[in-house]
Amino acid sequence: MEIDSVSEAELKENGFRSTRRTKLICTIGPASCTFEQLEALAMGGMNVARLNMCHGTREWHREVIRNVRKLNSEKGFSVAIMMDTQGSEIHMGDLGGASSLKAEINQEWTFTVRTFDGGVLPESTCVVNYDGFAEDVKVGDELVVDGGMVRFEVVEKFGPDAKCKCTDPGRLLPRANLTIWREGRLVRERNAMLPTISSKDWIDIDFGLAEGVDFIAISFVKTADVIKHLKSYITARSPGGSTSVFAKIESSDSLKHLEDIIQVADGAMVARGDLGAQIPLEQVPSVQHRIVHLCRQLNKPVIVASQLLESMIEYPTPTRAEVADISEAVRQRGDALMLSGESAMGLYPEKALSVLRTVSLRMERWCREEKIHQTIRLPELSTALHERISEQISISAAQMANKLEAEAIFVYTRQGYMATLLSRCRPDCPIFAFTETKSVRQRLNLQWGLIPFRLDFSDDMESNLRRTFALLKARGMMKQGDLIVAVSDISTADMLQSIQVRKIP
Ligand SMILES: Nc1ncnc2c1ncn2[C@@H]1O[C@H](COP(=O)(O)OP(=O)(O)O)[C@@H](O)[C@H]1O
Ligand SMILES: C=C(OP(=O)(O)O)C(=O)O
Ligand SMILES: [K+]
Ligand SMILES: [Mg+2]
Repeated sequence: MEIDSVSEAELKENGFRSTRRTKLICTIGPASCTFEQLEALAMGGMNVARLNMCHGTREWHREVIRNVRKLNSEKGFSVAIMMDTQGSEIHMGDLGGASSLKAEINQEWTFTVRTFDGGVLPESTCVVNYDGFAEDVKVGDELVVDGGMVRFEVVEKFGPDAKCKCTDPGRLLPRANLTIWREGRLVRERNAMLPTISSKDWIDIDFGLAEGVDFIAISFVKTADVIKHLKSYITARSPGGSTSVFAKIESSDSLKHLEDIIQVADGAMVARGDLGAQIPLEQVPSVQHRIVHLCRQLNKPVIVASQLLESMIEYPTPTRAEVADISEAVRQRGDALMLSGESAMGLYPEKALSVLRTVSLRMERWCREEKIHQTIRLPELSTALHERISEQISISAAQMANKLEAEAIFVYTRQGYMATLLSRCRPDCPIFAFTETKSVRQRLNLQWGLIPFRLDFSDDMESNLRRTFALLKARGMMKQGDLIVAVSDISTADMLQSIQVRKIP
């Protein structure tokens, strides 16, 4: 039986009830890419490592993937890997090698589609990645960098250049996202024509599939079609492969097709960074709530991402507002929280992760103690009998476990579907998900409340149960008399699926 040392230690130390249910994702960058740094993050509770293909070379990313795999095989972790595509929305180029540049109020800057020999840029110049820029932009337009971190007004067009005046000063970061606003509205005509998956993205996707990444997150999804297309591409490309596709909700277009997109994707990400640049900032919290809620109803895992601990890129303690923001995402019962710059290039990756962990734990406990969770309506997902039985068994198991105050729910599942259904019910106790393959175990590691184990099954449920009880007892993770609810979707000749209440012998 395989379980990671951190989950095992947490279970032994704090008892089942207080294990963390909310999962944690870290973006890996220069501040977190060595084996030792990755190990420290895994020890700190990282469930998923995210690779942002906007940055770094494929060789760099390959090395990180190798390190994570090594960590898993040598130290028993099940850290999953998520690859995040660049997408083709407008963004700035590298800043001629500078890690950031300061734009001062009223300073004149040039935004251009020119390329420069050797990548050396004249002073106060930004390259834009999109050839139509010089045609599309108009005098009087506002250029918003990184969702409002810096703003410029276009004062003059001159060939391939747009001369701009800085109206909101701030730091420009390499490859920062750029949006054009005209008379208070986002200019989206051209963006709507840009492909969601660019040529570079396809090559990155091939790379991700070859490396066997667990999740591919698609940036700036606009409609469900692109997700469908990618999913059939993955099936054709790696038959039997198990890479899941997450739709990043960050384009204003995606909000018109939210339900269709989430329905066809394997999960979603509330990508608040770019989303906040495409819709008014004050709408982001309600959109977040809507996406988290919808994902739960449709049984898709959901990630809340961006600026959760932005101040910790520079400082060792979070702001009170950041702690409140994390707590709200936990209270909404999203599956996972994600760090971006905090873990990729900040000064305090481990400290930031530790804040996510402690704030999540505290809020989860408070919610259980106060029983504040309103029961949300969970619509039936399937019309097929086998799946309908799974849904009903999961709902009943969660209810029974809550009423009986069981220590844990055990689920024996080959593909992981039954485990996701249990997670969807958000029961009070943790869910031990036993599964046969490493890939399913890693995939389940992103979902709320699941503690995934790898175990070789036999066809006889009774022997699976007895074996798990013995193994868990031997490792000091359970004791005689502990009450558990066990469910299984491993069919045998005379039983489709089962639910049992057991005491550890
Ligand atoms: N693989 C990488 N190599 C270098 N820097 C990276 C890498 N991944 C992330 N970063 C840095 O971390 C910052 C925050 O990451 P993220 O939010 O994922 O990207 P972005 O800011 O482009 O949306 C990036 O702006 C970049 O400076
Ligand atoms: C997660 C996001 O995407 P990226 O970091 O790739 O811009 C975001 O925009 O919030
Ligand atoms: K990205
Ligand atoms: Mg984004």
